[in-house]
Amino acid sequence: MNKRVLLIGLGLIGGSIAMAIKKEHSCTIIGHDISADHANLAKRLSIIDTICTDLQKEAEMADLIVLATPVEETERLLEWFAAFTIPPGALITDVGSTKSRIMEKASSIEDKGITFIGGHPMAGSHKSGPGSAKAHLFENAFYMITPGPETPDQRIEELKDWLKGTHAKFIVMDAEKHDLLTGVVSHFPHVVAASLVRQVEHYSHEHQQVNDLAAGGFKDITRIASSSPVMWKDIIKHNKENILTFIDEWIMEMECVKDLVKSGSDQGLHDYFSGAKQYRDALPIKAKGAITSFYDLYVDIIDDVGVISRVTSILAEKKISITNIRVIEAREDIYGVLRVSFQSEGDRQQAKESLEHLQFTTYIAM
Ligand SMILES: NC(=O)c1ccc[n+]([C@@H]2O[C@H](COP(=O)([O-])OP(=O)(O)OC[C@H]3O[C@@H](n4cnc5c(N)ncnc54)[C@H](O)[C@@H]3O)[C@@H](O)[C@H]2O)c1
Ligand SMILES: O=C(O)C(=O)C[C@]1(C(=O)O)C=C[C@@H](O)C=C1
Repeated sequence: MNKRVLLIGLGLIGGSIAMAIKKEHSCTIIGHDISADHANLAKRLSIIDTICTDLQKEAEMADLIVLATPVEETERLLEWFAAFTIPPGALITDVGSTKSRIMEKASSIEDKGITFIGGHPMAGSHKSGPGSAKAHLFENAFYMITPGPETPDQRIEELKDWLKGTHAKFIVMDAEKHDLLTGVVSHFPHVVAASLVRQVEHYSHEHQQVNDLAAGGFKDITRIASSSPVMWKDIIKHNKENILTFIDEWIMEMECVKDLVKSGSDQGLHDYFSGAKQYRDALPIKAKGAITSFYDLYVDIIDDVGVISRVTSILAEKKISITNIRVIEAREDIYGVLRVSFQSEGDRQQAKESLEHLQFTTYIAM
């Protein structure tokens, strides 16, 4: 008989998980969302098979339940689940960005013989909703799994099997360590990104031009500030103690930077930036969820209709995959520059040769 998957929260992550499950399992996915628009769109996009009409009934019949809501909602749902008669064979998992409070809450349903295994795919986007879901969102990303102290290994393997269509790399970790590590690489940087945007916003009240000048660098460092405020409010509340520590440490770091700036020391400033560059450049680039590829090629483009598609067609003909492409805003009186990113140095070199052969001017900037 077809297995039944109940998916609660049909947004970016829930939708992407459903698509990945569908790739590998013939099952029926029943979707529930508090937003009727999200539920209807998920159905129209065939992310789910049916919209849930009776949550308790579906929960009591499901083989797998995936909670893909903001983390405070996930906690509430777990409390509510404690009242249901979920069969012991069923598996419940979530995708929330924090784990300690969720695992604590889950222990009350585990006492009733229900297996809950925490999950967190370390890939995503600043976009929300089922319209942004993609089956390959988690490919090559790390997928953290936080089992309870009593969870049998065989149940962890079962969860990995359900999720094999994500093509993610699973790592098992305890919830406290999870929250510390994701706190420093994901949650706290989000606070910093939002604070940088707020700082520019304050300046813009007096100097409107600042909005036009906020170009590539600012956009790169603050992209994540465009993510869902509901999701991030919950994450920060859940990881409060770690975030408070990171804020204190950051203030100390800023005090050191302040001293360096005051001193005007060439050596000191150079070493500070060089240390950061060396560490960042050495981070793994192959895995999604870490730092994306650095293999950028800059291509001069005249402001001519169709020039971007010409560049991409040349690369497609040579079967060179592009990981990112972006026009770098140029002044009106000069040529624009296209930044094309590749997965490897080999791809970049091949692209350079192919484009130069057809009279494009290219640069590699370190
Ligand atoms: N966005 C990312 O980059 C990312 C990456 C990994 C994990 N996560 C985690 O995944 C979860 C979902 O995030 P998302 O990016 O998919 O957000 P999203 O806003 O795209 O989707 C969340 C969905 O949950 C629904 N929802 C909210 N409360 C609900 C409730 N009580 N019952 C049913 N549905 C409810 C919303 O209507 C929405 O459709 C969050 O816990 C987040 O921390 C997000
Ligand atoms: O790429 C992004 O937009 C993200 O913010 C993804 C990101 C991250 O910080 O890397 C955000 C939160 C999730 O829990 C996991 C991944």
